[in-house]
Amino acid sequence: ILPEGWEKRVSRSTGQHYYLNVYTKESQWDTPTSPASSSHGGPSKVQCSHLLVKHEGSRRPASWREDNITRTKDEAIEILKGYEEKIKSGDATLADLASKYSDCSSAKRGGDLGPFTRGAMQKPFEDAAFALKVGELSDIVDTDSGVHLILRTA
Ligand SMILES: N=C(N)NCCC[C@H](NC(=O)[C@@H]1CCC/C1=C\[C@H](COP(=O)(O)O)NC(=O)[C@@H](N)Cc1ccccc1)C(N)=O
Repeated sequence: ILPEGWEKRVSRSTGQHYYLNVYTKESQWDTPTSPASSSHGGPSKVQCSHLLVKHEGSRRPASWREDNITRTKDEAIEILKGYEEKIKSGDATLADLASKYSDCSSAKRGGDLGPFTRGAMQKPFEDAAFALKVGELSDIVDTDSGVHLILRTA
């Protein structure tokens, strides 16, 4: 039997079976293995800026700012919390802080990563980015690169 929220249909053009999400009316060829989500699948592409603070456990503990990054992960989180406060209080923008302090080469572009689809970024980054509304700032996101603040811009 099918998980909750799916209906089996037959394609008039090909005679093939497909599955219809009864909530969103989205259809798929693959047999669903989990209940249909009632919210639309979200955007297929987002544009984000981010501020990355690397630490000694980062997969590449170096950046344009520092040849050898030795701060601990806890220190990196504290630093990022400080930036988060400044952004939330309106004292600074993510772009300002990213251009000065981000350990990612996107610092040169105010942290802008350009538009991207799922599959481009590390999973924790992707999941956080695709859950944001346009204009929304993420919580602190942890990836193999370090710790990030993400702002969805489009
Ligand atoms: N637009 C893309 N598809 N570019 C490839 C992204 C690869 C992807 N990167 C990440 O997931 C993290 C989150 C965002 C940045 C990032 C990591 C690193 C910094 O960390 P490190 O790799 O030293 O550990 N910065 C980058 O990759 C930069 N080229 C991102 C960028 C910079 C300028 C313009 C566009 C994109 C991954 N799958 O590893």
